[in-house]
Amino acid sequence: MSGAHRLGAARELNQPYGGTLVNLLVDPGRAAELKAASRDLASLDLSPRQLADLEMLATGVLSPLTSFMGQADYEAVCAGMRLADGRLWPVPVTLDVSLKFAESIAPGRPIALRDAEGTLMAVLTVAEIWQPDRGAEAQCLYGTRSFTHAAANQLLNAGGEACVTGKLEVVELPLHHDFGPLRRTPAEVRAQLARRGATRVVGYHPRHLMHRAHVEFTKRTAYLHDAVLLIQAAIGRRGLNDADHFSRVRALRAALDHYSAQVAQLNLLELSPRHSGARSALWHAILHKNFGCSHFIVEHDYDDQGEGATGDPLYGRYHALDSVTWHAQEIGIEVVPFRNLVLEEDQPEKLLSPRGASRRMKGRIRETSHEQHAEVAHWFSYPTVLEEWRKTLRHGFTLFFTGLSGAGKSTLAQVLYARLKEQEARPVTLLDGDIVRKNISSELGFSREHRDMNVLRQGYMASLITRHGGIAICAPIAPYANTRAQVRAMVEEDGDFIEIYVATPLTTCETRDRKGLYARARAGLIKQFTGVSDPYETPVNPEIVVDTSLQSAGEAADKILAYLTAQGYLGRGSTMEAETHKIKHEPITLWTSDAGSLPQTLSSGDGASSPGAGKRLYK
Ligand SMILES: Nc1ncnc2c1ncn2[C@@H]1O[C@H](COP(=O)(O)OS(=O)(=O)O)[C@@H](OP(=O)(O)O)[C@H]1O
Ligand SMILES: Nc1ncnc2c1ncn2[C@@H]1O[C@H](COP(=O)(O)OP(=O)(O)O)[C@@H](O)[C@H]1O
Repeated sequence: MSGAHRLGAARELNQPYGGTLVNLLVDPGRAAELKAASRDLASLDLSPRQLADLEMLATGVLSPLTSFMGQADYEAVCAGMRLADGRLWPVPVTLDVSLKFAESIAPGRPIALRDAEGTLMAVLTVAEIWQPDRGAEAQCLYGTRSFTHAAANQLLNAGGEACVTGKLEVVELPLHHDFGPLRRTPAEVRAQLARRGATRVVGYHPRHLMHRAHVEFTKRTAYLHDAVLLIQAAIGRRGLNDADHFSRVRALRAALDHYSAQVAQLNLLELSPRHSGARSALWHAILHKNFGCSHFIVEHDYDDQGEGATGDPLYGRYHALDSVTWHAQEIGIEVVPFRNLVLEEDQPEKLLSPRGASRRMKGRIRETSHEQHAEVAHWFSYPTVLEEWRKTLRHGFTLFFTGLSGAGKSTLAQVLYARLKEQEARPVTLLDGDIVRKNISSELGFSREHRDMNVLRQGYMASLITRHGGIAICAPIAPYANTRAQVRAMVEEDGDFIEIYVATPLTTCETRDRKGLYARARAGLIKQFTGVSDPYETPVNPEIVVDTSLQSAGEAADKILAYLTAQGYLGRGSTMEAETHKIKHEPITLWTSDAGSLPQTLSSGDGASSPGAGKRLYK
């Protein structure tokens, strides 16, 4: 395609970005020295995200970076997608710490970086302590500072206020007990590819799962470029709203069965997704070059997490493709645009558009009926892939009610609890506000600090329930927007967060005065009473708003259940029809090569149910 960089007939694997593959692991002698010295050092326990970044830095996946970024690189990357020395680099890689920790360290002093169990992973000799501008970063990366954008919210609320950088010496890599043989470093993958005599390698970074369209397209791409296919799945601190990586990897392994072993290999990357559209695509192109890839496939709507309130894509459909194409020569990789595939047959609406299809799939797989899975499997995916994926249906979420005292939060939470228990196999847990206060927040009062601690504790419990596939229902007043955003960020690490603003007006709550608290507050007998003598910050963008002065408890519960069903959290109600309609009328790029000239063996692994075998893919 025009503007794409062509590498020509390579005799060896593509060079790492910047020319040298970085390796930050020190030799055993130095490791022993650092371990001995670390006993007296200030210690930082790394979050899963930071640990993943450390691993990527250590093994050269992020070459040419040799440490977490300093302020100059950070600002240059945010503003112009370049390091301070001018090299293209699209996303920040920073080590954030609390202000308290930042104040306890000083330039020139080493600090110990440890995992959650306290094992020494690395020693960082501090060169610079600085403060990031997370608002500006969110604006540059996502084009929004809105809390409704989950990645922006994570950035704004889940990180420390300061950053630190310096010389990084890695003592050992994090231990992974899962999928060991599939987790290879760039050096190991390069050695494998070299042993196979591969010089042309197509990199593919599946956004989610791989269904027929993905397998067919990548297979054909490898064939047309006479290349090996390297499928690299990012499984670091996992994607927002993603299922657990175990199911995803099992489903990817099932898809791999549809290639011959000579054509494709799967590798797992402990990479934390950034969800920043074109920047992510550029970043992944660079990372794949570090693994030796000569080509990189760019899908539509690349790593676009969408706009929180509507779910619509944030960036242009071809933004990522244009951006990677524009920079391909500078990176030193050839771009392969993902093309949509169309299934010939008597049902032309059955387009295999990867995004449309996977969105449709999302709606589908949350449905409970077995037959519907079977119907989808026939034309869209492979039974084995769907079977693995189906095991993840137990997706957890948190319903978080917020509103004034007497607004109806507890009443609605109880109705929802009962209605969900009637229809759900998943465990449903009601974290009743009073019980939480009595059992885990009994020492707390109603100052801002204490309310925040109380709400965050409740949020933490909800995040654990959500992580394990359960449904948590919380109903605190939670008067502060920032604290609610922190709880959202915590829960969205593991599942979905649905904020329900119970917007019953103060006058109604006060008239109800179920516990006589308003009267006492008005009489000055209770200090800092929410709505009377203490603030309540109205939610700006909750998923649902109900007002129990206008709706009965049953009506409000119906509205919430309707939302959960329409969004695919419960039972039926996927937007299948709407999606089909949308796909039909979207301008699409069809597969334009002559499918007839492709060898039949490309689809040989698919058996009779393959579109290639039974239904011919056409242009
Ligand atoms: N000062 C003051 N302000 C607000 N509420 C007060 C206060 N003192 C006691 N109560 C009672 O405590 C309940 C609110 O507790 P929460 O844990 O939900 O509050 S918070 O989220 O920590 O702000 C709240 O219960 P609900 O009426 O169920 O909301 C009140 O009954
Ligand atoms: N439509 C309604 N929805 C919920 N509660 C209602 C409604 N109409 C009246 N109420 C009454 O309002 C009170 C709300 O109290 P509660 O649910 O404990 O609120 P909160 O937990 O927000 O303090 C209850 O006494 C409830 O019976």
